[in-house]
Amino acid sequence: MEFDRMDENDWKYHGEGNKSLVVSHVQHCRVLRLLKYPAEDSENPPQTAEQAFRQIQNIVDFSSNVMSSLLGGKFVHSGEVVRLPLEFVRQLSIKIQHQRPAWRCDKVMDIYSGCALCLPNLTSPTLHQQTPSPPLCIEIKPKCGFLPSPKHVSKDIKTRVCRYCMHQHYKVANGKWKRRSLYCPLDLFSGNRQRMHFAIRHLIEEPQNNLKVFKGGQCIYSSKEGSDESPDLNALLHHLRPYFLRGNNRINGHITTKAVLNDFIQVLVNALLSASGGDGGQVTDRAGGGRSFCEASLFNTERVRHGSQGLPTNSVLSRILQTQMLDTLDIEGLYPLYRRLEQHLQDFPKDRTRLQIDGPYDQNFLEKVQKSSMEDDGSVEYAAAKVHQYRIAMTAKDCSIMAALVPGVEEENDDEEPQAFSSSVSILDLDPKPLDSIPRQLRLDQKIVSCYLRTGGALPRGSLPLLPSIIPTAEREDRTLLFQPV
Ligand SMILES: O=P(O)(O)O[C@@H]1[C@@H](OP(=O)(O)O)[C@H](OP(=O)(O)O)[C@H](O)[C@H](OP(=O)(O)O)[C@H]1OP(=O)(O)O
Ligand SMILES: Nc1ncnc2c1ncn2[C@@H]1O[C@H](COP(=O)(O)OP(=O)(O)OP(=O)(O)O)[C@@H](O)[C@H]1O
Repeated sequence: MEFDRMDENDWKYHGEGNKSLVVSHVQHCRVLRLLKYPAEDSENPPQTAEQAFRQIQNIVDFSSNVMSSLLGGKFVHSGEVVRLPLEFVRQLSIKIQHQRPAWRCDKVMDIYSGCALCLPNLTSPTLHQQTPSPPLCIEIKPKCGFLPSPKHVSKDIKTRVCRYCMHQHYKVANGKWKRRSLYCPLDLFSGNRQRMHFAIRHLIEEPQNNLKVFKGGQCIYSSKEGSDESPDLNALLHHLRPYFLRGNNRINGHITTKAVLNDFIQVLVNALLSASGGDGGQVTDRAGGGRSFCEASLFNTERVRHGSQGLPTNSVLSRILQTQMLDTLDIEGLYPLYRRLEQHLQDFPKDRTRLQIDGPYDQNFLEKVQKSSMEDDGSVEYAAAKVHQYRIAMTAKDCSIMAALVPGVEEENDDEEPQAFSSSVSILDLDPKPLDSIPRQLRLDQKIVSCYLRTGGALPRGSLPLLPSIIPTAEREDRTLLFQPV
């Protein structure tokens, strides 16, 4: 691709998060990820072009030298920083503006630096042969999959109800989302197929910013923040149905909605559990006994006791969970170390570079983090290493998984057999979290917990997900059937 000769008509709006906006190439399997700034900074960019270039290079280095070693190179695509003509970026920004969701428009796309991150388009996997239907790509932002250790938390509730489930109450109380999601990350990270199935079913029911479904590179299912409307599950089923027509799903020539959803979820669970590197061994103790079940999850506790536990060692979920668990102290235990570090940096500002607070994210940084001694010797080096570990864990708690499901070619399939899929899994959004996100995390943690304790876990009327009206009455009779694992 020639980055000095770019045409905005070759690119289209693809999606965005809080910090970046993504456009995809109309022909090549590439995306450009551009930085975003608060709208009030639109006249005066908050950093120079060189600083923006450095910021993106830091993202690439952090992803390729730090996160890739922890999560597994197979899952991570770090991309490269590119310089783009400013006129192209300005025209692109004008072209895509009307497609941006209103709730993300408190920030504007960076049109000043001309820098972007170029990545493979993970919603359009490269195919080695023609497939009967386009690949399905499912993006999941799983969030934190374990409970903190009782040693470091001041409120017992944090050891019983997970951060995501408590945060849901806070988000609904503040109007960020209209309905609470019943998804619980601890179910997804359990490795127990029934619990995972249950978790994904709830993601589909109330996707918020935790689930998107793409078909042939187009987003076909997602939530709109603050909207009263539920996403169109009917439309999703319409898209999914042709993928699951084969096999013994049909009852009197008709494939039920329940069967389509069950098959879809089963294929997704298989992709998430598939191990890389040929090691499919089970992790037996994920987070120390009782730290893997959240009391707010609606999954039946009896079934948990009798179900098998553990994720295959090299599966994407296991690698993400292990990295999240570099947060050994919880924000409450970490905060005094952050204060020690902050005080030291105020007294010795030059040590910011020596302690690699803002990078470079090189091999040396990774070694510092991995070699950090377990005992607190009162040093600033110990505090810095713990803060680095915590920030890495924060990245792993905020990343997304993209699972690409590619339907097998017709000849490979017997009509009686279910449709075969091959899958590939990637991890995206592996940016380093800035140091000043730590005090913000502590404040947010306190707000979330006090909101949960104040409301006693109760929610305003109508804030639970609705039973999807698309499910025919006969299929709705026993709602639990819908959640039945296959
Ligand atoms: O703190 P959290 O758990 O709410 O996570 C933030 C996310 O909110 P979520 O709860 O997933 O809706 C938030 O996502 P949304 O903007 O809500 O889609 C961002 O991912 C934010 O990261 P950053 O500041 O953009 O680097 C995330 O902030 P960090 O805490 O990871 O910095
Ligand atoms: N390599 C990629 N291929 C395809 N789609 C991508 C890719 N990278 C990002 N996207 C899409 O763009 C969206 C926004 O990207 P990303 O999550 O990296 O933004 P962000 O602003 O860093 O997010 P956050 O809100 O978590 O800070 C993603 O949710 C995903 O749908």
